[in-house]
Amino acid sequence: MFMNKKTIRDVEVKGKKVFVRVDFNVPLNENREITDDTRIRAALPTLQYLREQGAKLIVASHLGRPKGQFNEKYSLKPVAKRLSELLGIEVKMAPDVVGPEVEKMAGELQPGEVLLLENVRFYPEEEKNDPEFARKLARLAEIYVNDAFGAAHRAHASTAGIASYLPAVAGFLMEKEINFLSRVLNNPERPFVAIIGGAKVSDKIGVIENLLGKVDALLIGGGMANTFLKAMGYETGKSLVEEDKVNLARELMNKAKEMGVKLLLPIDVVVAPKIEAGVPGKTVAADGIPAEEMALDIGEKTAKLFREEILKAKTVVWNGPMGVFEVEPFDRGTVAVAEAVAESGALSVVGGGDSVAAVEKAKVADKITHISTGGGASLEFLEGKKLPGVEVLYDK
Ligand SMILES: Nc1ncnc2c1ncn2[C@@H]1O[C@H](COP(=O)(O)OP(=O)(O)OP(=O)(O)O)[C@@H](O)[C@H]1O
Ligand SMILES: O=C(O)[C@H](O)COP(=O)(O)O
Repeated sequence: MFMNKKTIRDVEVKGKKVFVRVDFNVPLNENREITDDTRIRAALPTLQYLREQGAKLIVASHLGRPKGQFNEKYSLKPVAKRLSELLGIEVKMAPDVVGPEVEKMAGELQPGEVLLLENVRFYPEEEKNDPEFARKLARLAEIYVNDAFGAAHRAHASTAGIASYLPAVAGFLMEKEINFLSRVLNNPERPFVAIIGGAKVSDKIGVIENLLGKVDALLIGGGMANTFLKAMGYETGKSLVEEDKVNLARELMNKAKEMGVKLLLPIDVVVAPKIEAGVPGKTVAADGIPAEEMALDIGEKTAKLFREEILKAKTVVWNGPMGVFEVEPFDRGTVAVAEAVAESGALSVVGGGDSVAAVEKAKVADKITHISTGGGASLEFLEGKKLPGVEVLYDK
C-alpha cells in the first residue's frame, strides 16, 4: 500500500521558490533551548534533496499554541539556529510570516538557500484556514511541499488552504509516514497486534473501534485500562477512571468477542496511594485494587502475558504508555513492552510522544521499524480518518 500522492520527485523545482511546510513543533526548555530535535532531523532528507535540485526554500512551521499573536516565547529563532547547524549553511530567519519584507527576502533567495518564516500561528488566520492568508503564503513561492506529517490532521492555511493556489506535493517524511501507517493498517502481515495505552479511553475510542476490525489481538494498558476493569465489575479504588465511558468500554469488549479479536487487559497492576517518584509500588490482582490506592502500571504477570502476545506478532502498532512511565518505578510495564516489541522482530510502528519517549528510555529505538513524528496525526490515521494535509496534495 503506497501513498497515491505526488511527491517532490514528480515536480521540477530547479531555480523555483518552494514553500515547504514542516512540523518543527519541538520541545524547548525554559532557556528556549531545543531539548529534542528529532522532528527537525526528520525533515532533512526533503530539505537537502530540494537544495541539491537547485530549489530556493521557504520553510514554514508552527511552534506550540501562541493563540494568533506574536510572542517571542514561541519564536522559531532557536529552530533556525539548529537547522543551520544541521544543514551546515546559514538559514535566514524571516521577521514575519507574510508581507512585503518577507516577500522581498524570498525573492532574493539563491538556489540552495533556505529562509525560515516565523511561527505561522502568530496569525489567527492560520488556524482558521483563512483563504486570504493562504493566498499571501502562496505568493511567497511557486510550488508547495507538505512534509509536516505531525500537523497533517490540521486543516490550516499552511497545511491545507495554500494548496488551492500552488501545485502541491508531499515531501519524503510525509511519504514515509503515510506508507508505513497504510501498510500496517491495510496490509499487515499476521498476526497483527495493537498495543494501546495512555491516560484516557476518550482520546482513543476511534482508534480502538477502527483497530478492532483489523487486528488479531488488542492489548490495553495504562490509565485507560482502568475504565475497562471497572466495566468488568472490578473495584478500581482511586485510579483514573472515566465513569461516563464505562458502558462504552463494555460495548467494546463485547464487540471484540463477537469479532473474534483477542482483547487483553491487565490481570495484575502496580498500585500506590500517590504518584511520587520512589514510592514503592505494590502488585495486586486486577480485581484486588485497594479502595485507597491507584493503579499506576501493569503488573509483572500482565507484562509477561503482553510480551508473549507481542513475540508472536509479525506486525505491531503501539500508541500510549502502559503506566505513569515518567515516574519510577511505574515505568517498568512500559519498558517491558518496549523491549518485547523490539525483540519481536515484527514490523513495528510506534506513535505518540510518550510511547516514543518510552522506546528511547528502554534504549530500543533502533529496533523499531518506524517511529512516527506525529502524535495526533498518527492517531487520526489509525482511526481511519483522512488527513486534510494529505488530501489536498496532487494525486499520482
Ligand atoms: N495508570 C495510569 N494512571 C494515570 N495516568 C496514567 C496511567 N498510565 C499512563 N498514564 C499517563 O498517560 C499519559 C500519556 O497519555 P497519552 O494518552 O497522552 O499518551 P500518548 O498517546 O503516548 O501521548 P501523546 O499525547 O504524546 O501522543 C502519561 O502522562 C502517563 O503518565
Ligand atoms: O505536536 C503535534 O502533535 C503537532 O505539531 C500538532 O500540534 P497541535 O496539536 O498544536 O496542532
